[in-house]
Amino acid sequence: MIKVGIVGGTGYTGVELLRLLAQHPDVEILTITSRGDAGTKVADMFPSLRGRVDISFTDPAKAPLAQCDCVFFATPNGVAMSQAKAILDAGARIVDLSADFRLKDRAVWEKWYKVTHAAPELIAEAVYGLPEVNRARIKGARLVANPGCYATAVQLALLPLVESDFVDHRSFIADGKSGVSGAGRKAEVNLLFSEASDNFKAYAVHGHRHHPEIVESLQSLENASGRKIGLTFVPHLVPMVRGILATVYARIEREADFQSLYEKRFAGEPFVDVLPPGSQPETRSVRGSNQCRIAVHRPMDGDTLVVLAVEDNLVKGAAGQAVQNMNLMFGFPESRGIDQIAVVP
Ligand SMILES: NC(=O)C1=CN([C@@H]2O[C@H](COP(=O)(O)OP(=O)(O)OC[C@H]3O[C@@H](n4cnc5c(N)ncnc54)[C@H](OP(=O)(O)O)[C@@H]3O)[C@@H](O)[C@H]2O)C=CC1
Ligand SMILES: CC(=O)N[C@@H](CCC(=O)OP(=O)(O)O)C(=O)O
Repeated sequence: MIKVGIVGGTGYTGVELLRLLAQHPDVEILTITSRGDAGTKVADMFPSLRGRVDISFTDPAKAPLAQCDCVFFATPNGVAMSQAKAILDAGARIVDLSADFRLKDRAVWEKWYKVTHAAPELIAEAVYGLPEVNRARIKGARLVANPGCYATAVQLALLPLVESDFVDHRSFIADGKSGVSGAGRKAEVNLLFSEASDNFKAYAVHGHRHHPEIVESLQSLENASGRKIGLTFVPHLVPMVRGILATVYARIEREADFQSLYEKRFAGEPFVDVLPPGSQPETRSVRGSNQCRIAVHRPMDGDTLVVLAVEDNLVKGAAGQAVQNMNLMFGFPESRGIDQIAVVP
């Protein structure tokens, strides 16, 4: 049994971590923080957890994080990097759901996140928490940088192509479509029901911070072909609560059996499901589950390969992947506590 703490327990990824960790047989939730709601019982704020989580929110400054074996940061960018060193020095390990430690290139990170990095000495040590790429390194890590939600779906869709030589690596296109929970629980005008529902739009077309994350991570793959990666990434907001559909386009240079390329690459992966040829993956097929489902299409006209990937942004795109990483770090079976079936309809 390990003791865990969650910093940022009142947000969407925080409550999703609670849902998963409360069902995990090897975890005791020792502490969960809120600045504004310290003292409130967790189950009073989230009745879904009544009878399953019996603790109250604690002010982050008073939370016994140093007594935890694992601390999850489900906080906005900029919080984890200022607290990580003290927690690591106390002997706890960290899974950071924010972007603080995702990029190795500090200058690129500072350009995108517009602040000076508060813990540059920890950047090299942090392991990018995409188990399908970094499983062995995650097992030994003290500090895991959990990937972004779009970044997870797009990278899983691209991995077999980047690791081989059949398509042009300079002209990838990825369209990301996300539910509104991807933006978190904060109050913002564009997230109001009357703004986000019955509506569909692209955003951050000029540049989104997951672009450098995807490119840096794919570029650094040990078994990548070494070719430089070019990617156009455009995110969209769709009027649903959970889910991401990433549609990825690649220009074919040499014909191959792409279906079997994907099936072989992800054989044995507990959370990547390569669907049969011709499938159209739906976000509802992964809602509430840690699965990423992928379909590979070779349209008959032209030389473009189309890969579709769906995930739940709060599960494989955030909290589920964070628990998957915790399982690896602490030697638990990788699927423990995160093998729920998707909720349909
Ligand atoms: N939503 C998603 O689909 C995904 C989110 N992420 C990332 O995960 C992180 C959390 O996202 P999400 O749950 O959506 O965000 P929310 O906005 O829903 O929640 C943020 C949480 O952080 C707490 N918080 C805010 N500022 C501080 C602070 N200075 N110190 C301590 N706690 C603080 C808030 O609690 P309180 O105000 O009560 O203290 C709240 O519980 C973000 O970095 C996000 O980018 C990553 C992948 C997907
Ligand atoms: C719909 C929506 O707004 N989604 C978020 C992505 C969520 C995420 O993964 O953000 P981090 O990289 O900050 O962790 C966005 O585009 O900002």
